[in-house]
Amino acid sequence: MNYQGFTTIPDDAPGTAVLICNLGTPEAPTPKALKTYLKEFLSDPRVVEAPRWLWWLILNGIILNTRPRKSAAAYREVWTEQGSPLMIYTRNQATALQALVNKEFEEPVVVDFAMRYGNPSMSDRLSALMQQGIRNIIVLPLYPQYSGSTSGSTFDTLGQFLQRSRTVPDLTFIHNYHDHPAYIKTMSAHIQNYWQEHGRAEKLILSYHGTPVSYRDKGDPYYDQCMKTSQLLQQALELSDNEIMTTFQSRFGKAEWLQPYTDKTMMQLGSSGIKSVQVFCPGFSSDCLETIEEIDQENREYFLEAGGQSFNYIPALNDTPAHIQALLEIIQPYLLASQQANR
Ligand SMILES: C=CC1=C(C)c2cc3[nH]c(cc4nc(cc5[nH]c(cc1n2)c(C)c5CCC(=O)O)C(CCC(=O)O)=C4C)c(C)c3C=C
Ligand SMILES: [Fe+2]
Ligand SMILES: [Fe+2]
Repeated sequence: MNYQGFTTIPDDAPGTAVLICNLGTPEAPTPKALKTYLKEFLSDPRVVEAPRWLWWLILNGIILNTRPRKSAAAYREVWTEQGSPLMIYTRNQATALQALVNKEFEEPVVVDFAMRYGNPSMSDRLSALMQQGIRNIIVLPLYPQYSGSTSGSTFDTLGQFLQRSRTVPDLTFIHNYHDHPAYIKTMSAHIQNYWQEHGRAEKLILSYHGTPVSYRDKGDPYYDQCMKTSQLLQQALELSDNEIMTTFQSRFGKAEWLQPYTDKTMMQLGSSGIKSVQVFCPGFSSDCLETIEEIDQENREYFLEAGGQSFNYIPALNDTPAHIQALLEIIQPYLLASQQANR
């Protein structure tokens, strides 16, 4: 192994860095860029757990020849002049968190962001931090609920990077924050603000990205953490069981995924006399393809075509000051501990 050395540590180097991480997004909404992105994403054994040889044949023989075109068309629906929403919000979150940390902490702290797939890659950003002589890295995957397919995979990449490093830093990896009071309180206030401006619907649907049921059966805590988040949010919003529902979206492949499915639920609600729904996605720290296109476009259509009359998508927390404040509260104990250790 050729270990990387990071030897130049300036005297005034900040001792601590916070690296926020998200999934990643294609470079452009084109079939070519989607092929590159999906190849990296779907080759991750944490994401698709099928036997490698079989999955290699399916991925390279079928999926990468068909899905990039379809996905590129979907990404074109959400792409803006500044690029992919997921990239824009994650970058803004890092900038805003840096400003807040500068205000709240005396000692310098670097805040940066990285993507698990595509760019800016985790290995590029981690190299940059190590070059600056950072001794303590706090990694916050922006997935409130832990899944091996997301947070676990982020940890793998971190481990792979450090495996190649001659020196390794002090490290904090934030596993999840699904029940953190700051996260719950911020979502509750966000939804209440939305109600004040737009009124309420008959039902609030909390839609989370799905995962295969087999992952849950093998011990992935994701489903339980989603349900706990929903329960805490229901309590904070003082809603009865009739007024709120948890569903799972974004199925991929033929296996059974976590249920109830968001799309089927929208059709059922629309056809069973429910006139208005509002959908919020607590598991998405930023709006992205899966919320803007899949929820606000596709699922809106399912509900309205089935007989529903009013569909509202409540935006994700994104780069709102309240979200940034909540992220600060989540990392605060680790920042304080690392600053004490660096003294
Ligand atoms: C929020 C948590 C997420 C979990 C858990 C998750 C699991 C998971 N995802 C796939 C397959 C796909 N997901 C895709 C997009 C996508 N997924 C998440 C988040 C989670 N995924 C986000 C934020 C996004 C959007 C990224 C963006 O650029 O906006 C896609 C790509 C889009 C498409 O082609 O449909 C796929 C594919 C699996 C298989 C999985 C768990 C096993
Ligand atoms: Fe996904
Ligand atoms: Fe989707």
